Amino acid sequence: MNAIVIKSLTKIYGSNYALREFSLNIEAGRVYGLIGPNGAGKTTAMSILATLLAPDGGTATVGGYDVVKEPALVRRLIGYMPDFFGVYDGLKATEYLEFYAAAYWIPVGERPRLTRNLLELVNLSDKANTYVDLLSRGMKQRLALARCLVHDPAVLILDEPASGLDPRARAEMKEVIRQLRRMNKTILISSHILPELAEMCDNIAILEQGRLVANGTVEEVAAARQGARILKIDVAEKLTELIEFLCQQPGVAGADGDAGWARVSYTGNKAAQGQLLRDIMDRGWTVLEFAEVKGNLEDAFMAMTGEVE
Ligand SMILES: Nc1ncnc2c1ncn2[C@@H]1O[C@H](COP(=O)(O)OP(=O)(O)OP(=O)(O)O)[C@@H](O)[C@H]1O
Repeated sequence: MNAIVIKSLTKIYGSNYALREFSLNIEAGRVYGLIGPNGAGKTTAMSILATLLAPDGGTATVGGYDVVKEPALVRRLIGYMPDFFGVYDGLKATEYLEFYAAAYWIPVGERPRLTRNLLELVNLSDKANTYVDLLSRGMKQRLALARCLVHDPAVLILDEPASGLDPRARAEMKEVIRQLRRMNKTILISSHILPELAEMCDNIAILEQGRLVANGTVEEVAAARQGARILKIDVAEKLTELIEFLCQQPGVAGADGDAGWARVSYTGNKAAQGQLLRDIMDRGWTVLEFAEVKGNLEDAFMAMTGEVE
């Protein structure tokens, strides 16, 4: 049974496609990683699933409920952790969770036990009486995760829950997510760092420039990406226009210009690659360099979907 069904989801800002015909099915009980570089559309997709943003095209359902037509029913089923969130000063960790429990109409008598259990789950029992603004970043992230569990949702949508954390805090966050998985939650979790997710996800979907470019088990996606290589295309001018052009060409799985040249994930054969170079020159670009980036494929893959800030 699918917990989340996304069909041809499209979101446009001005002339910029944040999501372009994005489709994905997520089976109940799975941990699904949504990976992509900054600006790929992860937050946009998650905000739509969380009923906070209306799509311009396509549909999405959670637990069979439409996110646009039945938002109240969807909200009961989901726990959403946004990429940026605030904590209220002057509240202790316990009070903070009790506040959210009240917002979800959890009966007063049940709140103390619930908050105790949640703090234990996210490994913050010893911080129950600490003011939330005094918690470390990693602790705040885990408290935010506990917050989205107060109504015991079946589906969790977690937007970069491990971002900005040091390795130890990341490991603690991962452990909590593993535990939620054992509790049979369906979890959609985003990151722009592949290794961060690979070891805790059953499946991975890769978004690039609003498009789904890979989807499957971690092993399937890794195998499929073996077919791609990275091209470095350096031009004298109009890099942004070149990237737009490249993204429309066959065999191009994704392209970015973060390095100051076009970094292209390319699956075409050698003949098609030669034709691509001719097409670029025919359109008037002065090509300074056109080369395959040598080295480990995993490194190349990471160059596309790894840390780009
Ligand atoms: N409110 C907005 N107005 C205009 N453009 C927007 C808005 N929100 C997002 N975008 C654009 O939509 C695209 C997708 O953004 P989104 O935040 O979904 O990406 P992301 O994959 O979550 O990135 P990050 O890893 O940086 O959080 C980007 O090009 C972004 O600039």
